[in-house]
Amino acid sequence: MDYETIEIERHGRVALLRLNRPRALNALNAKLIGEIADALTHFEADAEIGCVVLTGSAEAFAAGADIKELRDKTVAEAYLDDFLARWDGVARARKPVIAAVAGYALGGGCELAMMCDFILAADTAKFGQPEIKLGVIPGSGGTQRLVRSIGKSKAMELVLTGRLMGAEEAERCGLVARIAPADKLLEEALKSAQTIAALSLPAVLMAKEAVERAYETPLSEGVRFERRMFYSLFATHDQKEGMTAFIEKRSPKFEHR
Ligand SMILES: CCCCCCCCCCCCC[C@H](O)CC(=O)SCCNC(=O)CCNC(=O)[C@H](O)C(C)(C)COP(=O)(O)OP(=O)(O)OC[C@H]1O[C@@H](n2cnc3c(N)ncnc32)[C@H](O)[C@@H]1OP(=O)(O)O
Repeated sequence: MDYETIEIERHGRVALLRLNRPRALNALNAKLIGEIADALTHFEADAEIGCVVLTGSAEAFAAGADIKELRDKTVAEAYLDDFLARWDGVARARKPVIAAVAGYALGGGCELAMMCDFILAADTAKFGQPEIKLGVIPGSGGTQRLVRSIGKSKAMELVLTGRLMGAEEAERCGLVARIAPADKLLEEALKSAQTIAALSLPAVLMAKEAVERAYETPLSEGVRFERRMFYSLFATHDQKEGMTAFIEKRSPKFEHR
């Protein structure tokens, strides 16, 4: 896979995808988004990959959609092309995607991070949805995912003022799972990803699907969904191996299928 705006590294069962448009602070233009989408499609189909880490540079995870590319679009072009509908791919990934955010994650950059399954932030991370300062609003889930992650008041303040939020505040309000020193961010993200990738893939995918279902489902239905997934895992080799290994006081050897 030859790419111009992203770099790929493989670390065992983990794929590291690094956004690489440093001179534009990883502004998300159509080429960069297309390459992210293509790489994710490959990882989804690759049985040797159990988890993906998405990261940027020390300065920016992504400073938003590429404003220079957006500026001259017309409403007809945007509506007929519906480009944003195609850019939701990270949110549709079945395998876990961890966002490792240092520096700016703004606008579409923050939305991209929120499409991932969880965010690990460097102490240098700055999050925000500053679209209002450009005369627009978030267009890739920012108003929807932010409220569900951090609650209405703080989400509304961030969206209406366009102010940025540092890593500490982001962790305190629940946008970020954990903070790491900037020079340890990637190490921490890869460690989490390797832990996940060593587990039973059916259980991991079902766990992700069940957690995501909480966004879309009333509690009683969500609990029923989770219960059906729980019962179904008793048909897998990995459930027998996992519970047997515990009883025999040894590490499980999951087959990942
Ligand atoms: C399956 C595929 C999945 C992919 C999912 C994709 C997710 C969705 C992507 C589309 C989202 C569309 C909807 C979205 O809600 C809309 C937006 O994101 S609008 C943009 C929002 N972002 C901003 O408003 C931030 C803009 N940038 C800044 O405010 C500042 O640059 C900064 C980040 C505060 C840093 O300031 P400085 O340190 O002073 O640096 P500079 O400003 O000089 O920037 C350096 C250099 O980078 C260029 N640049 C920075 N940000 C952008 C940008 N967003 N677009 C284009 N270019 C940008 C800047 O112009 C400088 O370059 P130069 O002009 O010097 O060549």
